[in-house]
Amino acid sequence: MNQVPIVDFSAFARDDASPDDRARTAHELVDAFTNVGFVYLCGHGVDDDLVNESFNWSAKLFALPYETKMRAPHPPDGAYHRGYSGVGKEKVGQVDPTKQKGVSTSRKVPDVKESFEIGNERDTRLPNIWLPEDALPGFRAFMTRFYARMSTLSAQLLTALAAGLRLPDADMLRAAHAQERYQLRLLHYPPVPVSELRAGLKERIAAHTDFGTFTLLFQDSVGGLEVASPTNPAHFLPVPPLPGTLVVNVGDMLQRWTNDRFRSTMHRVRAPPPATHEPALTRARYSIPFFVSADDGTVVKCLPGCEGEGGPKYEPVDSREWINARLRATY
Ligand SMILES: O=C(O)CCC(=O)C(=O)O
Ligand SMILES: [Fe+2]
Repeated sequence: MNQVPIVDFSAFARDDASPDDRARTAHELVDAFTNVGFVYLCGHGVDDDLVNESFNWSAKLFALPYETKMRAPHPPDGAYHRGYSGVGKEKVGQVDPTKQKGVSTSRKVPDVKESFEIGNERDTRLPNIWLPEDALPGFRAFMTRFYARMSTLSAQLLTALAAGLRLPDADMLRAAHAQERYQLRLLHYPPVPVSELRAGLKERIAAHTDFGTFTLLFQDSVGGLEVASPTNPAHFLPVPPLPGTLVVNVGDMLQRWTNDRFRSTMHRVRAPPPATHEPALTRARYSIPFFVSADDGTVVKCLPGCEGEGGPKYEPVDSREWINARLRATY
């Protein structure tokens, strides 16, 4: 059974919703983040056409010859997360940056994926790395527009979360994300033998948590995304694509902010669910995560009202330092 709840977000995506509708939606979100750490959002207000168009651009980008894609190469420093990374370049895994373990063993099984990373066009600290315009005319303009649309939705979600958590300052979370230094990521998992994915000889993306505040994810119709079960973390539940929805999941920073009230849940991408006439090769998978994280210099510490009985469990942490340490471990 699918246990990732569906929340209708239209009360925050529209201007004319009643306070009661907003309160109910905020409460449902907080419930989902508390119990599962994952939620499907419908009524999110991002146009289907815009989403389809973004997948079309992604397909066009990855269909370009490797040499062309390498005209926007991701820099060797994992924390400069911009541009194109070819298959096998990045290995996502669960590495705690404060402990030097895990990398060497998990790197033995390659992640079969390629990616293109896009930041905020206004971010002068980590400028975007684009292909020359003539290599894919219109790509940059579209992605900049899509980034802005996702930023707007992210702000609405931050407002909803502040309401659901009953924070004394309703704007506090939004204010910590004023610079919108987010990360738009196009992902392509090329076809691989199903048997190799099932045998664990290859992976699409290994089990990990996301690093930031939360992640918005669009996935195509292929399937394979799985989330650790809330009741038995060794067991993973499928998160199949549901038309018209996007998936939102809690990241490490929001888990720390909420003092573990919200769960930054492990997730991974495996082979699509078994089919009766199973092909030898999986279909290619495309997905588009949008990683929302706090402004540089934000000190993430227990939010008012989240202290619980035992008080804050975590030392305050600078959000950028945490994310950079985790990004460097993946490269
Ligand atoms: O491809 C997906 O659906 C998941 C991607 C993901 O978890 C990530 O990039 O952090
Ligand atoms: Fe992820």
